[in-house]
Amino acid sequence: MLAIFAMAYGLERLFLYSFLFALIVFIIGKIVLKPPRLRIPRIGRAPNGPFGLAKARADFLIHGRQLAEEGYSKYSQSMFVVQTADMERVILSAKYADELRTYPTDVLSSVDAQCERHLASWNTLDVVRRSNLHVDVTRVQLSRHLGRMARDLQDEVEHALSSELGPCTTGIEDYYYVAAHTISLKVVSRTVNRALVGLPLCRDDRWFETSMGYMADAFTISGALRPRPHVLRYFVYPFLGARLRIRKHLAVANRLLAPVIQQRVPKDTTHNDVLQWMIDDARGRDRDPQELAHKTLFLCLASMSSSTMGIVHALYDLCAMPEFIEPLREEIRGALSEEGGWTLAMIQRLKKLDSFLKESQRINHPGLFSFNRKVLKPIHLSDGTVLPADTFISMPTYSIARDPSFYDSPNKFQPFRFYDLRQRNPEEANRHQLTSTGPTSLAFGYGQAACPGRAFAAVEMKMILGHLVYLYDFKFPKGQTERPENIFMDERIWPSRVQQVGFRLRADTRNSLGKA
Ligand code: HEM
Repeated sequence: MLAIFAMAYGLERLFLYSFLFALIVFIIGKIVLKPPRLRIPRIGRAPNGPFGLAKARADFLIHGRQLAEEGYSKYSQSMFVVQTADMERVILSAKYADELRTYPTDVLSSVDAQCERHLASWNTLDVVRRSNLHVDVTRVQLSRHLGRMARDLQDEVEHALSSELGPCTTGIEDYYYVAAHTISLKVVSRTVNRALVGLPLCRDDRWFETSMGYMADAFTISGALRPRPHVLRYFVYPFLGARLRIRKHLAVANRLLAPVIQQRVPKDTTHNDVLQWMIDDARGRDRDPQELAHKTLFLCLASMSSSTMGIVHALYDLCAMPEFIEPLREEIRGALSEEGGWTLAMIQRLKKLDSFLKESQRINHPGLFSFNRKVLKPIHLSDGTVLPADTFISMPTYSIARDPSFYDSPNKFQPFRFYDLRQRNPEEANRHQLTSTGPTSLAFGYGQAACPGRAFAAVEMKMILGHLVYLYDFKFPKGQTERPENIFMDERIWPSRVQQVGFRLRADTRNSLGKA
């Protein structure tokens, strides 16, 4: 104000002094008031010196697993800092999980961490910043309506299996071999889309291609830009084909969804899907069909790839340990005869299948870290450590899941580990379900921002794997007994995408397919 006043009256000297004074205050402020650097041990290369950041990022990209394991073996009771392929992260012991889960989002933000990790402003995923509608609807409405939705999911799973595994026949050796990942992605995507947008759109090939394409191109953009220094991203981005494709996916989604949204009336109970509940609950900008289409595409991305990985891992585990197929089939047969069909109550009876999926997820974690958060205001931990604003934190999920102090014989696959725990301690049964989260069970995250879709994911995955177990025989190609190694890159862990699995319709149940 003083400077403006001085200019207006031609008092150049006063302006100059005010400017210099402001500059000095700014510089002193930057130096003196600079937040203290966290003094905690580092694992791996420090991002210092010429090209130091690029080298440290490249190191983590290739050796992320080793670095995470080294850090955990030394500091499982405290914390360490590591330069990941995106940002520098403070990796915290599980002992901090309970105190951290209580911080509000203006202190500890999952959305900020998510957007910065996935470079959301480059690939349009920053739609999640504009409102919480998609999260609220997923957490509340989708979970609440699972009972009504079970019938639709069964119908879609059976439709998807008969289209994708159509060439399957019954017979002694006529297995139909396909890449398990490809088939699982298609079946999961169809099932998820039924829950998100309902019939008939979920079976429209244009919607199907768009939802899959949006997911692939969003990840392509963040994958291509993440390793580059910030300035270089501006030069690389215009040359990415995925940049144009993602705009096209948004336009197609909008073209397909806009008439559906306009036709639907709020609170129309004939539609049992996420789109309808978003229409019902939308306020302000969320009422715009374009915004709803964008949020629906985001939900496709959030739900499809992680559920697919869960199914693929479980299939590989069953092919490698076929002795566990029959106990699961037995459980399904029993639940079907008790409940008379694939209802929610029937799915809830599948406790062995639930345990199998949880154990498969424990051994084949979706990533090295989870509970990724950005600290927005300084946090004083109970042991006196202060996490300054702008720190990125994570929990070492992969290592926690293999820690012998949390799991007996942690490297041994025990399919009914969680089933046994549920039977032994009925009062603690809720802690050992697929959907349960806790400081030592972080695959779905933890706290307020834990995966809002996990209740749906559990039903959807049990519906799909349950149908595969009940209706099909499946196995690895002749001679293969071991499951393929998982692929570790950066902090991500994937199942093989090329592994072939042979499927054959079972003679005694084949008539139930498509006759729901
Ligand atoms: C096996 C399947 C799945 C896994 C392993 C998984 C895992 C996760 C994890 C780890 C997070 C971050 C949680 C945190 O930081 O505490 C998350 C967030 C999220 N998940 Fe899932 N998820 C799965 C399926 C789904 C499904 C089926 C949906 C939707 C129907 C969904 C929707 C979301 C959304 C919207 C978020 C963001 C939440 C927010 O920003 O607050 N997920 N998920």
